[in-house]
Amino acid sequence: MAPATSSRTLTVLAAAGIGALAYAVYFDYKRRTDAGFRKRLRKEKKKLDKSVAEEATSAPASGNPLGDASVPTAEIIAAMKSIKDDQVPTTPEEREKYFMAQVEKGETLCSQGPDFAIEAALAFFRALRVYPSPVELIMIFQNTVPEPIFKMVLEMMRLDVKGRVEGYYEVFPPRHMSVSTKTVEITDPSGATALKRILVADRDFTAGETIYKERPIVSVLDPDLEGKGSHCSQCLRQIDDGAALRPDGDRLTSAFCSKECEAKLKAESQSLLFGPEYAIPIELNPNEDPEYSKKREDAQIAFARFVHESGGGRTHVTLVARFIARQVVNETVKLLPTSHPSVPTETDEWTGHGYTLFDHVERVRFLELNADEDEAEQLRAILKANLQGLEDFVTNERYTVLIGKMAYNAYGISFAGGRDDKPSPSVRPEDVELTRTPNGTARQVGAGFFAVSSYISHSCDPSARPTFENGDSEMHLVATRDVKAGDEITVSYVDASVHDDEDVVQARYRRRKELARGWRFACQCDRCEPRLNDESKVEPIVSQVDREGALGQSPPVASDTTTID
Ligand SMILES: C[S@@+](CC[C@H](N)C(=O)[O-])C[C@H]1O[C@@H](n2cnc3c(N)ncnc32)[C@H](O)[C@@H]1O
Repeated sequence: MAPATSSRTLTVLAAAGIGALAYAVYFDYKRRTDAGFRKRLRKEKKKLDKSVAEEATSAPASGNPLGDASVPTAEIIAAMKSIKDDQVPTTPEEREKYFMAQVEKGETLCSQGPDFAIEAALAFFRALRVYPSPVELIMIFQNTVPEPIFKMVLEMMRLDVKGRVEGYYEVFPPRHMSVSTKTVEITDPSGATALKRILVADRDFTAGETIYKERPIVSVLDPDLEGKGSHCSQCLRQIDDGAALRPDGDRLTSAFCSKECEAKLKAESQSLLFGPEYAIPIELNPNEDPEYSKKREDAQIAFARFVHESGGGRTHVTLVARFIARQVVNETVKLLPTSHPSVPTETDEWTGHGYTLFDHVERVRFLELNADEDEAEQLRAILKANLQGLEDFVTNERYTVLIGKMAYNAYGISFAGGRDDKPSPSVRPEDVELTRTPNGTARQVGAGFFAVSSYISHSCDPSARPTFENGDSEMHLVATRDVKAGDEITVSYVDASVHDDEDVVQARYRRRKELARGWRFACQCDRCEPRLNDESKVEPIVSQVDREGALGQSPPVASDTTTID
């Protein structure tokens, strides 16, 4: 199967990413600690090997026990349709049983000749779907399953992944948001073309109308406000003096505006990253012992100190940490029976249709940055102290990509024009984090990653404006002018107004400099064209971006061609 398990198949498998990770950790734990489990696995493998060996000796001259049939794609598609609505078991014990039963079934059908080939492949494919390390299992199948059936299994995997990849943009953004994404070709000032995905309106909107509302997948308060008690760490809402709820033992000294916000953030990420209680239920967590709990506390305190002390408002680091924690928790609770108290009763719209939070983040583009390996190490320490094995998810490479995604896509959250008491950054101007916000990053109270709004391109004369008119982190995207169905929706990534202390040319310089520093492109909108005669003097940074693609670093990478693996 060497040619078929190309890097493409492996990338595709790895795209399952953390989806299978929690189960893999559990599975490994069982393999290490449960002798009976190990014995059953070995027995299954032996039986399979034996049956294949017998098949091989009684095979026709071609050496192929099932003849030379090529992979019948139409029949495979039909077979896959028949299992589309299959309920896959959730708890580890049920999955284990299901896995064993499917392998056994595949093995029996294999020995019944070509008429049962597709059914056999389907059984192996089902087993693969619940196996925590599909790549490992594929390697086993390669050596144990007759080649024609093995090829069918690979084809099934290919079709399965293709369906998931292609089906994504049919269900996201959700219909009720009245917007869609669309791929367009763009040409940069040097004449190079590239594809990008933009957001377009599905219907007409009038100026002032709210196009949609969107809650962030993850959000974070600016570090100087975290622990102060003035804003809620979950919804970012301003809290009246003395009204903040402060949970005991929280390493970040976070504050909440309500019990609901406290419970929500604890369940999503706070307990795992900064809380004294274990986020992963004891049924799945063999590490809940005093030694680990001390390690966990130390790791959490170290990370909380880092968040508080980070210069220049390092919100991206906390956004990534919260995202990873949320994904870990989501995937872990899937292993519990639905009646377990840790399993949420409501499904959120970002994890519907079989997609995970990871699917949303994976598809958006990112900046190639040099992420700090110490930060990744701190996150790994926390994950490991929560559940040994989880740290494997945060490779330096994956961490760097996630930081680049947050840097490229996070929106600044501010209320009523924003605040004016944010401390000046203590890092070099080129290292200052920028978030998309028409008020300017310096006026935000925090930042959020919004799955749909990530697709919106910039214009200095935008058709929409992100507002937070409820006074919390829910974005209301408001049309700044009439928008027709099919029109592209744009926002200004930066403060595009002309301040009292600057003229039009200075304002233009300021916004183009921020666009170049934060997003590495030279805007070509009507307000930026025609270009000024002596651009190199007026806008050295923009010119440098035009020349080099970025500030001495690589140009952005299109997400359509990337996966975080
Ligand atoms: C966060 S992505 C925006 C999402 C965008 N729809 C996409 O997928 O390309 C930001 C990047 O989109 C591109 N971009 C956005 N607005 C642009 C504009 N007005 N002119 C040129 N490139 C733009 C730049 O490459 C920028 O770094």
